[in-house]
Amino acid sequence: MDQHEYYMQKALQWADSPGGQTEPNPKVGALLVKEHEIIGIGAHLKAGGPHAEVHALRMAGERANGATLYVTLEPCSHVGRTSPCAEAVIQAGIKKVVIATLDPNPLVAGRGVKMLKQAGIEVISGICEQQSLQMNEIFNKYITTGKPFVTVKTASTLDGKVATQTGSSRWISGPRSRLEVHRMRHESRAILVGVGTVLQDNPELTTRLPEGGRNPIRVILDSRLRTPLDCKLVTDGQAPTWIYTTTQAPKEKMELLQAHGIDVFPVSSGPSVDLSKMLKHLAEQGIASLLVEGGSQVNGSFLKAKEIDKIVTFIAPKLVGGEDAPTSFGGEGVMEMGEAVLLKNMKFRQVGDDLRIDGYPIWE
Ligand SMILES: Nc1c(/N=C/[C@@H](O)[C@H](O)[C@H](O)COP(=O)(O)O)[nH]c(=O)[nH]c1=O
Ligand SMILES: [Zn+2]
Repeated sequence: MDQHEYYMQKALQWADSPGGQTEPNPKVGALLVKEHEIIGIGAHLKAGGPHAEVHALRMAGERANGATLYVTLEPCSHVGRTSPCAEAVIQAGIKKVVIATLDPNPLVAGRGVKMLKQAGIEVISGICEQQSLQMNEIFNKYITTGKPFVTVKTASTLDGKVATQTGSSRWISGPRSRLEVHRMRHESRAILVGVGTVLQDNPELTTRLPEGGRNPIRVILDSRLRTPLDCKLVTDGQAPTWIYTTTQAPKEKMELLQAHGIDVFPVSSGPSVDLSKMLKHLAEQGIASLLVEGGSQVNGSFLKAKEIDKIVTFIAPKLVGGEDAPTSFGGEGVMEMGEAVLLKNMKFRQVGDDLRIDGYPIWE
């Protein structure tokens, strides 16, 4: 590993530490180095807050003059909610900037680099680029498509069932897996279930980690507003609950739910909710990541709509059988095996007694 990679790895570690806090902004880390000494370090913590470079420059103060900046994302050149970092880097007298990835936002890509070079600063980019792109897979999807990054999480038995034929599902995966799921919830801005799951499990969809955690916005896909007024998602007040429905849903039920403080969005005429319209609406609310926890029908509809970016599956060493027991992906399904959705970049990891499998559907 050469010197650039050595320091960029540290910048990447800092970038990743705030987890999902920065959404809908990307995770960014910055490191200032002078005569082989780290004199400033920074991470972007929250949308609207100072950018990583600003934190590092503040820490270095006067010593920043003549230093090298390692930053995981091209310094911004546009005046967003904070002033442009490229200008701050130039003012501070930085002599060299090492970048992992250029800004994926087509409106500003390369502008920051141009400003730095015009000010006589040496710029090197592409260092640990793949690792930085992977770290910001959520932001990159959000900023380039105007839709959230969708992760479908399923927990199934070895024979692929998410419940027994009577609907019993507690629990399939073990405590270690369920802990990982709560960590995924902590890092997601929104979590979605179908009304079938609400009726079956009466879920809370809150983040219950030993150390506590941030509750995602809870989204229910419910085309005809069958969500019960006395379910936890409507009555527990633990986090906002949004229901996406159709214009055919009964108006009086919509008013009753709104009277309970529930936001109801009729985004399409129906019979089912148009997922693409729902996702665009979520992104317009600043939601960059959506964790879909099913159930089977909803997962099947996301598969059919090709609106899944990542699958995270926990497979438990259990068998339940039963041809009526629901599987992870219900819905219409494909007719021929040749139409199967292929997955790439597979990762396998044992979690307690379960096997966790991550993969990315190939749509193009
Ligand atoms: N049955 C299981 C799951 N079940 C997932 C959903 O069907 C549940 O309704 C939802 O996670 C419940 O949310 P809660 O009320 O906040 O706990 N998910 C898992 O990872 N393992 C399982 O064994
Ligand atoms: Zn910036």
